[in-house]
Amino acid sequence: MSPPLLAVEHVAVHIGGLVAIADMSFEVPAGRIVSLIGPNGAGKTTAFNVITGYMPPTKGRVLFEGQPLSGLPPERIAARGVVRSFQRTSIFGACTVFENALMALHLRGRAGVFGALLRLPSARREEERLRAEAVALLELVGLADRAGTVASVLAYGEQRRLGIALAVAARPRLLLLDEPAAGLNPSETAECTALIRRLRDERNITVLLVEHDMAMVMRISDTVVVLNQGRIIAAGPPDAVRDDPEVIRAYLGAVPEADGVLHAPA
Ligand SMILES: Nc1ncnc2c1ncn2[C@@H]1O[C@H](COP(=O)(O)OP(=O)(O)OP(=O)(O)O)[C@@H](O)[C@H]1O
Repeated sequence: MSPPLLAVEHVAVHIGGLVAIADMSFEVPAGRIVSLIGPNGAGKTTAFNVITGYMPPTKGRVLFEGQPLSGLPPERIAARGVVRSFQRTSIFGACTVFENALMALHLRGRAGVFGALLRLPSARREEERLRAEAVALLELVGLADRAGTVASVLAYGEQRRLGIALAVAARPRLLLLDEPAAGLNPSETAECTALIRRLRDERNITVLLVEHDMAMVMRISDTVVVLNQGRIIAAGPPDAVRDDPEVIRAYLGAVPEADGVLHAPA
């Protein structure tokens, strides 16, 4: 049997005297959407930092396709296909949407700056290929009609989708999304949800999500992993997790709203 795409094995993170993660183990199988949820301070961002190499675990290890990632710097981890999209997007506001996509693809491209400067035929062919890929990328995230727009004037939801496009340009096998729905209105959240499904279904990208919007999490996830005070207290399909008494206790103060979904306290 092949190993899961990502396996987090008994990871602990101590920062000074503080235990950010006490003991965390979970798996992300290929082709799934897995959400990591939990109250504020539960350790979700720390988990992302460890998986992507921004923070060393005090104990435990992270395996990608059965190979340990621990000790590798973030860029080597990204090169293996574990790519993170930050909550605050790293788009270039002064450039157009198309230029943003093209730049992100160039960062991954092979022709190199010298080839482009010398206008070698191979570099020109590569440039044409990347331009076509940029168009496809913008179609994927629903921004093809905004290609000529300067990124800084995009609506907030559009900027978030451009941020995801830039992460997708790095050809992730596993994409980690940090609160993609934060600050989005309901229709933007619906677009974002549809986009994440398309990433999986059309690009074969496995997704690990940290998200506070529980309605979105319950709708989109194959598996929900619940962290509380640095420990996993539940993991499973959304319905099972939602009804788990310990999860309900962790979210105490949360009110089930009209949609019947548990909402995390603000
Ligand atoms: N660099 C750091 N220095 C000190 N403490 C930290 C650091 N990073 C995280 N922590 C602490 O570790 C714990 C877990 O934090 P983390 O940011 O991972 O939680 P979170 O679940 O992402 O919370 P939120 O939902 O509010 O983003 C918290 O108590 C936090 O204060």
